[in-house]
Amino acid sequence: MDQDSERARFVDAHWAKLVQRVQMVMPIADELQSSGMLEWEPYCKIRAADTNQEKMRELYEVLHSGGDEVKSAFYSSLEKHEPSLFRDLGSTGHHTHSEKTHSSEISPVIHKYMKRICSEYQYVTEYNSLPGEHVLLSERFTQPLILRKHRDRKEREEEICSSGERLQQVLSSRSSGDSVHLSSLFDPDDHGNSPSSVILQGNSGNGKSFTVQKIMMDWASGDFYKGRFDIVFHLKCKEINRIPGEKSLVEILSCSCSLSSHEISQILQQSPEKVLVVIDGFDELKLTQDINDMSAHTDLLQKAPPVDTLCALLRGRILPESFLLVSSRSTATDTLSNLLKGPQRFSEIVGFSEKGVEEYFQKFFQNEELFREAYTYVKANETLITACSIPVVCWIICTTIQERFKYGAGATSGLETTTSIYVDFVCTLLEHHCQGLSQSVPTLLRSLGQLAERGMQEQQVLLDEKSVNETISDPAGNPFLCKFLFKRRIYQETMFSFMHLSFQEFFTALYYVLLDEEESLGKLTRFFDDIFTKPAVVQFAFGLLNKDVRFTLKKHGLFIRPKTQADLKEWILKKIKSQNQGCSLFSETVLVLHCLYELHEEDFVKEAMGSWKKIDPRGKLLRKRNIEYGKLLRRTDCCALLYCSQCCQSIEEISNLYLSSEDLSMILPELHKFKEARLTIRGPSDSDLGELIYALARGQTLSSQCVRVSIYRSLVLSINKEPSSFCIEIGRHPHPDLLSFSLTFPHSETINIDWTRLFQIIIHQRDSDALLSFLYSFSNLKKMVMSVRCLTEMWSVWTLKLTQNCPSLTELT
Ligand SMILES: Nc1ncnc2c1ncn2[C@@H]1O[C@H](COP(=O)(O)OP(=O)(O)OP(=O)(O)O)[C@@H](O)[C@H]1O
Repeated sequence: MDQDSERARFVDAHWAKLVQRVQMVMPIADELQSSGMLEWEPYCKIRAADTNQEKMRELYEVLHSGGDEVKSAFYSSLEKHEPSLFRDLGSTGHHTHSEKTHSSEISPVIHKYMKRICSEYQYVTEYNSLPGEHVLLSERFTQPLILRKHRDRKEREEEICSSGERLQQVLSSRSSGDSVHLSSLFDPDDHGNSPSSVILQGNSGNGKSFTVQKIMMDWASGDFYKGRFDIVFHLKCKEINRIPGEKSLVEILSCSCSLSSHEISQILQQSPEKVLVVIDGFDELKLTQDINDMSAHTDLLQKAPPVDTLCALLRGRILPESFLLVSSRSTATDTLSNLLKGPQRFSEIVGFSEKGVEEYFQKFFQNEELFREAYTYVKANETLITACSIPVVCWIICTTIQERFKYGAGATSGLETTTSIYVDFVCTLLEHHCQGLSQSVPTLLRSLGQLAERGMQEQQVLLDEKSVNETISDPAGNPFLCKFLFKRRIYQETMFSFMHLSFQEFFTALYYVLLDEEESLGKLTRFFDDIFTKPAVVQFAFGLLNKDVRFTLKKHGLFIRPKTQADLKEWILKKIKSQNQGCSLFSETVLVLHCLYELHEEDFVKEAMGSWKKIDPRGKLLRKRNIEYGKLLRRTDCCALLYCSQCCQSIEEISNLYLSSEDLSMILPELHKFKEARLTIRGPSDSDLGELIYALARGQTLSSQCVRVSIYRSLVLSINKEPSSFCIEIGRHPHPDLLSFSLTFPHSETINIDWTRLFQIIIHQRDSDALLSFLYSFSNLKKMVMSVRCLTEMWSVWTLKLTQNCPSLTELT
């Protein structure tokens, strides 16, 4: 095969990957255009396409019609503009000069080092791993979303405040659909320039260390940076802090890897421009003096305090030709940037996109059924799915659910509350992501709470440096805060925030429940009177009262006074009382359900539900103003309702409940507990309705039940008290002649009827003959009330026949 056709086969074989990963489409297109391989019209189309992927698809049209010659020209351009991607894909058999020399020059020492890295880095130890337990990195690592852009103040605010799908939209608008791939962190920019150092910023728990491990593993297995870096070293700042005495760079490197000082020194001197040093956790580096005062030695072998030696490397005094990749939390990025040699590139691990969360769950469970159950459950909870964009939260949630599965429970059956996941997150960061805190945990958490509350009162998510410094003793070392630099005219402005608004809400709730006696009630009640602006804080406050949560907090020296617990419980009972009087709003009813869910205390939930005479998300107030009409319960609201119903034997009444068909199936097992229920179901199938009736018929309380179900815009079904009677009012369109239709039979009969078939005939078939013959099969039909648009001959004959065929029928109206 000649070179052109071989290159063309390469392009064809890797096309799918190329579409996803080529970033330098325009420089390649420019080159093809100026060499006459690309006409002006397709060139304009490529230029006009929004994303790199769309540009690549446009380009494919040209390559396809241009044949091997054009594909070969594209191959050459790719080699030039996307060297690392090109190397990852392995190129054709026609090696470039640098590749040939690289492979032949890799010394046995480096080979041995690579093998060692592979065997060491292939595993990850989890926070709860027992000795010797680990998981394979390849089976757990999920590509996070990495952005290169600095976002301005408005954009950051939007990211912090958005949740669920909205957050996904916001993030994908930031990345125009593309995330930076790990292998392209050092790729040339639009001008063809590569950076000497790359900053990899990320919040605590967002996966900086995990990503660094993946980069090391991929380099050592030959997947990344082949030919570009002969050797990659990995330094952890927290370990450098612990190295005693004075050390040269060579000695520091040898402390952290399997190579001897002599071997390292030889490698570094041989080809320093092929060395990458990955430095993890710059924020943890204990800088003892002003970075500008540190001795700036330039010798690989010169000894100095380890932190000074590292700073000399960062500044480019030692090994100026080498490349650096430095990870840091945002709280230290400005210091890092002042220190780091240039040209620098900024990149940020934003966390998992929605697709990433799904992939993580899939990898974690490695079982389609368990994955589906867990993911569906979490996806329905907007707060949790939003928090899942933080990888460590994904780990906490999956680990918790897996534990449930292990004991035979489903994901939904009593999964930890949202608050308990937040508490686990805080504990995980305190235990595994905090080095030598400068203050006690209770003081730290209280001050965070105070800061959060101040922000909530002022409706701010971006907190100014002054307030932060007044409240928090060491903001830079705080894993719960993020720091941003914004341009403001000719200045820079520093702001802080919590990782997301929900964490600010969580810390506010923590602050309130930890207040002492005098302050507590006043603040709480004042705050709770205004719950509509901060419902999440109220929910978290109830979640923090949960027994297990209190136990966890106690371990960290945080106590919630019994009086606070009693006050909050009293407050919710009062809310229920006012709901009984019809003064309810949809959001308030739902909030009460969520508070009870978050509290997760069966006895109290039973008491509260027992006092709730009428659960009506659309109480008097709303009916008058006709607002929030027809608001559907969300899946997460149904989970709360389900839990609250599970705690009780029977509940008085639920009204004006708008449900989707899936949510109906979720609460169906508990529906028989409601003495009276008025539901509106959006788009139910015939079998949903059938299932509904069976579920009610199976329930012990049916004889005293009154259930009225409106099938959105079309059909109202009501089940009344003894004797069981089903009234089906046909709404606007289903049946051309039949207006309403009510059947009465003994309770025992309800279970024997094929309800699904009946609904199918009435709603879909609309066939009067089929309906008649179906009714004949009811051996115990006692009463039938029917209203037709016009009593035609057909309907008269039909009713006569029915009286003849149903001997049990005593009343026909
Ligand atoms: N890309 C990923 N794929 C799968 N799991 C991840 C990923 N990133 C992070 N995790 C999970 O999150 C945990 C925390 O990640 P990691 O320790 O890398 O965070 P970090 O950003 O280094 O935090 P810190 O700044 O506090 O040191 C990991 O132990 C792992 O369970």
